[in-house]
Amino acid sequence: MDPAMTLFGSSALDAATARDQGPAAVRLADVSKTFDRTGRSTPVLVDINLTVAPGEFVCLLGASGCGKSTLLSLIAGLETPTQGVVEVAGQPVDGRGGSPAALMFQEAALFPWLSAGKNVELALRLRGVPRGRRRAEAQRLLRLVRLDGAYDKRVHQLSGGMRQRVAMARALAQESSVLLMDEPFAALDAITRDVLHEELTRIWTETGLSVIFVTHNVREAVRLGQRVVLLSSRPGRIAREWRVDIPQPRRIESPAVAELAAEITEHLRKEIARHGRA
Ligand SMILES: Nc1ncnc2c1ncn2[C@@H]1O[C@H](COP(=O)(O)OP(=O)(O)OP(=O)(O)O)[C@@H](O)[C@H]1O
Repeated sequence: MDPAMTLFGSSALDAATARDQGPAAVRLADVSKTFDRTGRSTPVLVDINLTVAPGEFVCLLGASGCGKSTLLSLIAGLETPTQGVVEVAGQPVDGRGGSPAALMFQEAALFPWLSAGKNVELALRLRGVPRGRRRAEAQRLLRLVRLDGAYDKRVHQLSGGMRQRVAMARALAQESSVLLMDEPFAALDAITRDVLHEELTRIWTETGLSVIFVTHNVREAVRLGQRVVLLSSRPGRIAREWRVDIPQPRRIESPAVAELAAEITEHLRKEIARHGRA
């Protein structure tokens, strides 16, 4: 069976096919990035060609320091490529913060003096949503991440998992078609992470967002992604990629996830061994 069919149902699949006819959600063409540090040029990414379709969920894996976060920064417009072109939704990203992609990190990075709701409202304000509509919209987004009733809660009253939910609501408030996630669940305990995997899969299915998700956890990549892309050790190049044809909902402990994760881990180990560091 076509796994996309199991996940979306046929009408959503038609919509996804229609979306596929538009520009790619993200396109990197012949992208390289070199940092100049203390007079020395260090190539971090080399010849990256990556296209993410609208609504696609791609996980990025690779050894520590291979350039995964740099790749997200290029797509987010926080860094400029040394060579090549980065496009989001068909528009070139110029490295001056001008990217329509939303970004989420391991740290929720919420403003502690604001309530959960006001943290989300801040993103709505930056998007230009009129004051009178912000509260209702923030409440809708908090409901979407299953934080109904948390609008007035202060950051210190929220658990780590709840903070990441607020961060997700805040990212969704940008109404971007692309969500970039840099190890967003790495600091959470296994049970909370498991719950957030389910939530993210549900939100992704409901919203049709394209997601690029960076992780060190191979099982997490296979649990979430439709495609897993492995970067080589520095300088990062695309070493290999896998389509994940396991129907959603997936369980991180399922034999199918474990089997593919074991195969990918084998390749990741070789990449890490090439540079002798974890
Ligand atoms: N602004 C910068 N200036 C100079 N060097 C940088 C800069 N940003 C990243 N680097 C270097 O680029 C390399 C890749 O960093 P990056 O954070 O992208 O790797 P990563 O794969 O995300 O690592 P990790 O998995 O450990 O988070 C590192 O050696 C890092 O020190």
